[in-house]
Amino acid sequence: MEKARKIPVLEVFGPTIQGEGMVIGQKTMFVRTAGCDYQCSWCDSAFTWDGSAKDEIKQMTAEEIWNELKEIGDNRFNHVTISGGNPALLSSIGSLINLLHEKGIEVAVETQGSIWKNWFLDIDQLTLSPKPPSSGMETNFEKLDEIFHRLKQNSNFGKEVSLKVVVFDEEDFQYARDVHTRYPEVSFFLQVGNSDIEHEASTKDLLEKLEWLVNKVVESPEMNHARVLPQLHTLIWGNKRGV
Ligand SMILES: C[S@@+](CC[C@H](N)C(=O)[O-])C[C@H]1O[C@@H](n2cnc3c(N)ncnc32)[C@H](O)[C@@H]1O
Ligand SMILES: Nc1nc2[nH]cc(C(=O)O)c2c(=O)[nH]1
Ligand code: SF4
Ligand SMILES: [Mg+2]
Repeated sequence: MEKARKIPVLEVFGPTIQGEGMVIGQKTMFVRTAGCDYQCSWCDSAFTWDGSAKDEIKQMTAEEIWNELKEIGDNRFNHVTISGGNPALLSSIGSLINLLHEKGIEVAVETQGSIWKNWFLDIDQLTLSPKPPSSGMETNFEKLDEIFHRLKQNSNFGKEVSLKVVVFDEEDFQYARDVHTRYPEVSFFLQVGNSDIEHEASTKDLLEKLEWLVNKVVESPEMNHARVLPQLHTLIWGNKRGV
């Protein structure tokens, strides 16, 4: 039964570069799953959960996903990023991670830290991205504490884990500071928020926001170990899907 379990997939694309967070710049393929337990006001991938792309969802086995990755990426990749939506809704992702590792592929995951899955322990680069007030979502810190507790309990906490908080405004920055202070031992990234997800993202606007965020970090003694990044893919390709 385990083997044939299906994964709802919305996109398989790449090779491209990871545009965000702890392995920014890394050449990677993306597998984007459907469905999310959140509805962030500014979600740049709302098609994964708002029903607008429901006809594009394919129920795929791990083998089928691997075949598609090979078909489009051929021998030009050795890294796969699983994002969504929230991949942590899906137990069946475990089979995909195992298969990718068998093939010698490194695996990264993007999730918001609202749900634990045992397969988190197998991920080479796990990014947890709790959501600030501007998203309209509320962080369940007990859940997030539990996730870090479970990761730490297992010797593989040595695998790369990071926190990434998107910041749009002062209130979000305060939230980011609180998150970083709560988990001081976890690599911490601040990411510029893209508020123009409906139209074309303006590079000038994004760079101004990056400068604002850099200045906030520079001024803040609690942020001495934080790293600030833009979404590199948005600077290059704007809001285009599949890059
Ligand atoms: C689309 S989400 C999918 C994975 C998971 N649901 C999550 O939120 O972590 C991937 C990343 O994009 C970020 N993101 C989504 N919309 C954004 C926006 N408008 N500006 C900047 N980052 C955004 C999220 O915070 C998350 O770190
Ligand atoms: N190039 C590129 N980098 C990304 N990093 C995180 C992404 C995501 O949507 O999860 C993403 C994406 O969609 N494209
Ligand atoms: S948690 Fe991630 S995928 Fe879900 S709504 Fe928020 S940004 Fe979008
Ligand atoms: Mg994205």
